[in-house]
Amino acid sequence: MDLGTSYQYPVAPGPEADGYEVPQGVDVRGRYDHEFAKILSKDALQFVAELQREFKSHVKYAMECRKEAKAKYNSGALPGFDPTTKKIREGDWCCAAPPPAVADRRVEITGPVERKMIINALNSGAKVFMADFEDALSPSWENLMKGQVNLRDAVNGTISFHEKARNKDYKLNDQIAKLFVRPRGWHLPEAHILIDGEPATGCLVDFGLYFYHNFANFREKQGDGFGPFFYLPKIEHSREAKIWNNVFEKAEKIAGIENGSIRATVLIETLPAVFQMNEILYELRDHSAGLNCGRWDYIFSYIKTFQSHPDRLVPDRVQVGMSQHFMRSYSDLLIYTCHRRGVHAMGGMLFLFIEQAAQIPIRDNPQANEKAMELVKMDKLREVKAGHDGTWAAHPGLIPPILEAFNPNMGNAPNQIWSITRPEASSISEEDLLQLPRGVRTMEGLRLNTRVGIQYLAAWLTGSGAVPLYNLMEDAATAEISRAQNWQWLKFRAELDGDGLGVKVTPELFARVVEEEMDRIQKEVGSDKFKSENYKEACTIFTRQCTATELDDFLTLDAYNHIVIQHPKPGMPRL
Ligand SMILES: CC(=O)SCCNC(=O)CCNC(=O)[C@H](O)C(C)(C)COP(=O)(O)OP(=O)(O)OC[C@H]1O[C@@H](n2cnc3c(N)ncnc32)[C@H](O)[C@@H]1OP(=O)(O)O
Ligand SMILES: O=CC(=O)O
Ligand SMILES: [Mg+2]
Repeated sequence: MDLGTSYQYPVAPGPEADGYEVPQGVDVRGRYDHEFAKILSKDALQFVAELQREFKSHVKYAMECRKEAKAKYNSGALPGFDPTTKKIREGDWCCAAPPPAVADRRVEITGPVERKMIINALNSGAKVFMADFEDALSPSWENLMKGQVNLRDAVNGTISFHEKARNKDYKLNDQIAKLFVRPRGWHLPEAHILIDGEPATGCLVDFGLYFYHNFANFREKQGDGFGPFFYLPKIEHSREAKIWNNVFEKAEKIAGIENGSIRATVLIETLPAVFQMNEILYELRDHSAGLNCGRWDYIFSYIKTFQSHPDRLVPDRVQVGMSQHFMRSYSDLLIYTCHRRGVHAMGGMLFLFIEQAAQIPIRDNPQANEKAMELVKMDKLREVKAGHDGTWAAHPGLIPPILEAFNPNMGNAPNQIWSITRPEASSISEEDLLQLPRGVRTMEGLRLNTRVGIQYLAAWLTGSGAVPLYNLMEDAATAEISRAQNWQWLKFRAELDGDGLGVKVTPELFARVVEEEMDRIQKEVGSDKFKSENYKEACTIFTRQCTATELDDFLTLDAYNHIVIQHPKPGMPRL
């Protein structure tokens, strides 16, 4: 996987700024800011460099293994349970008990590491706030570094914010949610920090800086002696969980805290990982905080894994809901597996019975809002009755309907780990987990993928990693579904069978759709915004990705090259 070493990043114009004080072998190319410099202290960078040096080759190997698996799937193989780890799946073992501070996780709010959002999320009444460097964040230098500053202040309890436009002050309540942090996936480089001449691994930067500055405060103020807590995204195999376990052990050792202090919930959001849930928990057994259904990336991963299988074309995005057999099997098996191993089985972002939607409240239409909230409640009732111990909300307005579903069904217990075991789910098979979702493909599906994909990417290039579009929440995972689906339909000239006209998705049809949807976007957002923001650049990137001969592994890998701006070191020649 290209870690960004071959790409010539743009260099910022203007005078050279002050430099960061760096340890040997480390070079910081991001803009200098005195607030960032407190995060990028020499010692913190040394800690990140130690992680990078120890784990770099393991990460490279894991990425090579992903390539090998992809080649196998592309030549017709199907993912499945690994016969060599049967003993782990069948063995009688448990993970360490959940830390008391996060025994109750019935509702978790998620959001990017923006200052106001962090305060609102921590005050929201949710049990947990997952602060996101992944799907919901555009990983620009500014966003990442401000995110670290914000998290440090949040853990300190000193975070505040003044919104000038509304002359409104924000500060923390007495009661706040417990903080989990989601670093980027293994695939993303951090091109502003070079270690021994190579871009650092993005997630080791996110984890390393956050851990270094916050572990002590977190354990005292949030974790009752445990922590910090993490969410781990986009894992494809237990070997990747093993790297995280080793990273945690090393961090704990350097910090001088007990083994097992750090806890992490792994998102099961790739198709290969659903066959590795026991193995992943086993690798992390002293550090586990359970598993979560990352449903959006999971759908993306289904399309990606079967990118070369013409018999596995997925229907319109809106039809791939929880009523699909493969989705229900995945969530049921996750509950069974987690509870058997004594850890939380977390539900996912809102996901409706009839159609899929990362629903957010609809402000200007009370009737539509009421209907959406009813659907949210139905979806959450399904989750709690199935045995999930908690679920995700993308917006504070969704917390009340979620609690209405979860509270009466959880009794007085903080979770359902020991009360709902789902033994019948043990028979869920490879066929159940791989079953093709039912439904049809339509021109509207192709149009929506295109319209949403371009608008999301434009927002991402402008610095927003999560946006409301057509009353739904869109983030990197939902955008991935749109572009991977367009790519697959184009590759196999898929028939839009739902329209009954025999129309096939050809490059000519797609080019026309792109043009018409760009016109529509311009009308919807207005000419000024359309011209001043990144719609044209987004359209170029999105179109290239949908029509490329080979499917790009991640939408954000290529797009990342467009948001990197390196600053030269003082006294050094510009690259
Ligand atoms: C597939 C996955 O990975 S899901 C997880 C990753 N995705 C996410 O986390 C998305 C999180 N959600 C969001 O980012 C936002 O809700 C958006 C972008 C979708 C919509 O945000 P907005 O347009 O600001 O929504 P809206 O205007 O309704 O917000 C109303 C208030 O709620 C706050 N709010 C909205 N969403 C959140 C959130 N997730 N966390 C905390 N506060 C929030 C806003 O800050 C605003 O506060 P204010 O009244 O003090 O100004
Ligand atoms: O990260 C969550 C997902 O659904 O993707
Ligand atoms: Mg995801």
